[in-house]
Amino acid sequence: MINPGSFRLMIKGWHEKYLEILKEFHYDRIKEIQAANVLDWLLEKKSQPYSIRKKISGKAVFVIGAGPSLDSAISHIKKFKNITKIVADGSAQALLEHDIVPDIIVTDLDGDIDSLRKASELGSIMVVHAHGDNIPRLPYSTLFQNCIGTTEDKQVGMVKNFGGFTDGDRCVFLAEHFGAKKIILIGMDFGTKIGRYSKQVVSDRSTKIRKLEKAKSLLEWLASNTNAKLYTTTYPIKGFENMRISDLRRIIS
Ligand SMILES: Nc1ncnc2c1ncn2[C@@H]1O[C@H](COP(=O)(O)OP(=O)(O)OP(=O)(O)O)[C@@H](O)[C@H]1O
Ligand SMILES: Nc1nc2c(c(=O)[nH]1)N=C(CO)CN2
Ligand SMILES: [Mg+2]
Repeated sequence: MINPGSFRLMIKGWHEKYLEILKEFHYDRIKEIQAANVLDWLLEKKSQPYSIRKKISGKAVFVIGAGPSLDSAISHIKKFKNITKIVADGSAQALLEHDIVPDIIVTDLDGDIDSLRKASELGSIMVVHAHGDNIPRLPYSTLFQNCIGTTEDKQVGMVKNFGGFTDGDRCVFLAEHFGAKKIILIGMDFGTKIGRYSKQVVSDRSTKIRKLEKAKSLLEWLASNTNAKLYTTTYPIKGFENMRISDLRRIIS
């Protein structure tokens, strides 16, 4: 059966959430819009999100973040060759080191570009996010074979808005947008301990932690606005069912 969520244009209420983000993190909206326009200009007009829909609609999917629990989760992830893996930025490197190719990578290009490029060559679909602070890095998107863009602001051409803020929560918003039946979080620990595959900028630690708090609150908001079944294998998130990572097989069946 087709999940009606897969045809929804934009999650209702996102714009208000976005305005809150701009205020809380002191982002300049003009720069956000400029970034979306630059990315649209860089992307090939022929890339389309159809291949993403095919990988997600009606399925159980993993969303893989770069929290501290990722290391111990990898041996479990590896057992599921045919499950769609939507991977947040730095986590892609961890998976590639264990010969797991992400299906979809959600990135704002602030991590290791070589890993992203390698994943793209191996077939990963890249979902590149444009924001006011990554404009100089956006040209890296031209290295990728299959790539679409995202923005938190108004959609423009090839640059879509599926909702979400950090790479990790944007993976969940993407999965929800394209009608996933079940979304299972792995390595999405949140809290104050930053995972080793996440961008390590010690001077900006407090912003990173505030971003993680915001990401978690956005997921709790999403949980109250979706029909998808949501699970977490790490710490509790309101609206997500807690599960053990050793129970993956039972949950996806
Ligand atoms: N404890 C954690 N440490 C690191 N990442 C986490 C944690 N818990 C959840 N995540 C998710 O994993 C994602 C991947 O992290 P990564 O640092 O590679 O991306 P990022 O969002 O671009 O970081 P930043 O917001 O600092 O630019 C994060 O976006 C976040 O949503
Ligand atoms: N302007 C701006 N926007 C963002 C930023 C950021 O650092 N600056 N980071 C994000 C996810 O980490 C998402 N959006
Ligand atoms: Mg990133």
